[in-house]
Amino acid sequence: EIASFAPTLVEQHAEGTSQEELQELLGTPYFELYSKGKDAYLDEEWDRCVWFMEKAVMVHKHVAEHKFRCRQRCFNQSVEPSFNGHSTLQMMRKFMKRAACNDRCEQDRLDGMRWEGVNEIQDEMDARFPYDYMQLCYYKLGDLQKAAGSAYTFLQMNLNHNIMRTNIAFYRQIEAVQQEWFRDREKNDWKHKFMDGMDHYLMNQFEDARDSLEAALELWYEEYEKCRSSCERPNNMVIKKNDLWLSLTDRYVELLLCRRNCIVRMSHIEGRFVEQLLANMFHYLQYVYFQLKDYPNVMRNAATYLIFYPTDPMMTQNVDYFLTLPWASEDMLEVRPKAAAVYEVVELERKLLLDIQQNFGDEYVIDGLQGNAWYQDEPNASPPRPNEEEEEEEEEEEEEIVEEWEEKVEPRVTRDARYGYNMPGVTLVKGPRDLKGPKRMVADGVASEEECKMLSHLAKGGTEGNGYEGDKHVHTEFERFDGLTVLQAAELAKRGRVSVDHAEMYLNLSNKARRYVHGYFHMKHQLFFTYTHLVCRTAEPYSTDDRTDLSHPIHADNCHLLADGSCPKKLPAFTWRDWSAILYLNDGFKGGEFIFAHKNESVQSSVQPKCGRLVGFSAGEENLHGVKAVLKGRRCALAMWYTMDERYNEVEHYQARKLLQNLKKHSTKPSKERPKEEL
Ligand SMILES: O=C(O)CCC(=O)C(=O)O
Ligand SMILES: [Fe+2]
Repeated sequence: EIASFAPTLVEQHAEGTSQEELQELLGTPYFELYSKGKDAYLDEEWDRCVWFMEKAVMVHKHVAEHKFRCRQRCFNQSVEPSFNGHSTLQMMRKFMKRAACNDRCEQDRLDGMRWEGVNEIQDEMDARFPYDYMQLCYYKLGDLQKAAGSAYTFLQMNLNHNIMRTNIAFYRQIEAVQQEWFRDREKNDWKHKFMDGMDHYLMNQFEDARDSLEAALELWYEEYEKCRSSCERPNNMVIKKNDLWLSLTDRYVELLLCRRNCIVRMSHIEGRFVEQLLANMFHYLQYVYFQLKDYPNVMRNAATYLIFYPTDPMMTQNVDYFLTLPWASEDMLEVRPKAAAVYEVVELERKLLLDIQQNFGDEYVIDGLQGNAWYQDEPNASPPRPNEEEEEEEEEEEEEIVEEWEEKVEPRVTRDARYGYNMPGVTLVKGPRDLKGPKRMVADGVASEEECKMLSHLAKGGTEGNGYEGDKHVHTEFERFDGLTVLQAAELAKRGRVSVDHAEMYLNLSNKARRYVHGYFHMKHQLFFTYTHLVCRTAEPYSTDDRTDLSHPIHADNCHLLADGSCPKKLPAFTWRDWSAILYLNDGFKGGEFIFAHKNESVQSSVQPKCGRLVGFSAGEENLHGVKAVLKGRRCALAMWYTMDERYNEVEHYQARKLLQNLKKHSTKPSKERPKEEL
């Protein structure tokens, strides 16, 4: 029995679990181990916490591996010829044989360990939550090496987890902590090979680069299959459809959604989300083979890259160029079969989901199906190419496309469909095409009605006699402009003027918005807050309906727009701002639309503020914008500016979070809290 585990085992912590221990654990499902680990954590029993968490991770891995092997072994089932010509029967016969085979296989290999628990727990395991707990428990035990390793391992799957980033920063500044301790304990072999490949590639060691990248590719396929197979998991939801085919559809949609996520999960490397990782391998290989003068392979890999991005200007130019060379011919443009197969299946599954969405749109929220599943963006500019001269042409091309947006009704490519991002409860309402510019979006549902109310209330806390002086009429004499930063909010909470929960909601919602913008635009790098401001614009009683001024003049957020239309990226502009987002908190005022505008102030597109609506855009002169006069009432919004440059990371967020944590610690029972969790 696990409950009475031998305390001596605790000393051994994680590594090297013996065969006997494994035997002992047989019969204990990993979700039970995991939940015992959680209990131990809450009881502040740190050694039990790590013991159970380590075992949960181990058993989970063991189970996953064997389930995968069983599914592989049972995949192909032959059906008796007598079923020929009865397609449903034939298919069902196949499924039933497969199910029986699987069942037998799992029973043989896994015995009592096969039960998986609820999906939520499996998701938590997949998202490496046990490492989140272990990080703290190891730290409490004084094992900095394992704490740092756990923190690092967790972060690899939770890139936007700021608290863990802060924890890692904390570990790094401890002198005894060594660089090698930040090790991804779950790093798959394909990642190692890929990193090796990149190293060789950068050092112009092309033979080694080829070997590593080809090996990484094979391992990637293997891991990808495992991920997809793990989606064939039990379902604990009550099946609500009473029609057989609807129930089957329901289950299958769930499977497809899980599988789609595999591409995302297979695109994390060293704490980064790498877009189009699979396709990029072919891009690199194309170049490597060119250097090695292995021309058939140059063509194969170029052709393979192009199935993912058929119109990629860089690669089409490369191919055109190759075709002018004596060794090349069209028939060498063969697509690599495994890649073609992966691509084809993903596309078919996307079509199924699209169809489901059209038929049952209300029941399933499936975002981001318009583009292909590879999250195509501008194809990654990083891999160099054989002929280096086209840099400028490429930029011109990009500009042309933007121009087209503005001028024509029917754009050449539906570039607004390139982005796809899922966040529960959030729906995209306008993309680049509606808003008439590539790096623009509007989404609804980022904050609930209740959250909006609380934040608007919080905004008042900042203004009523709390001494935030300054010019109350920042942009126009007809409106009062007042605001509250995250740290000011936390300080108000400290003084008891607002509740800790409200201040915390401010932080959490701003993080949610940041994550959405980051995800929606599929940024390759981390996005930091650089300034966060909860602001209200209130029409003065003497404001009139025939005002011609703006609430916020047309401007760009990171450059200084001059009268001649130029926009130098110099002081006094906030040149380090890369992206902007505004989360609206209310409607019910008069005027106050957000507008994207031309230099001459003519309106390109506009956004009507309302609770939970988020507008996001890149912060440069490509996105001139402003706010129309608020003629009557009060308009509140959470305005955020983000940067890629860590040096401008808004420290207030960190300070505010810490302050609030301390406040909570002293007001509630600390031991039952998970202090490091964010929304
Ligand atoms: O409140 C808004 O809608 C936009 C505000 C804005 O553009 C800014 O503060 O830079
Ligand atoms: Fe702005």
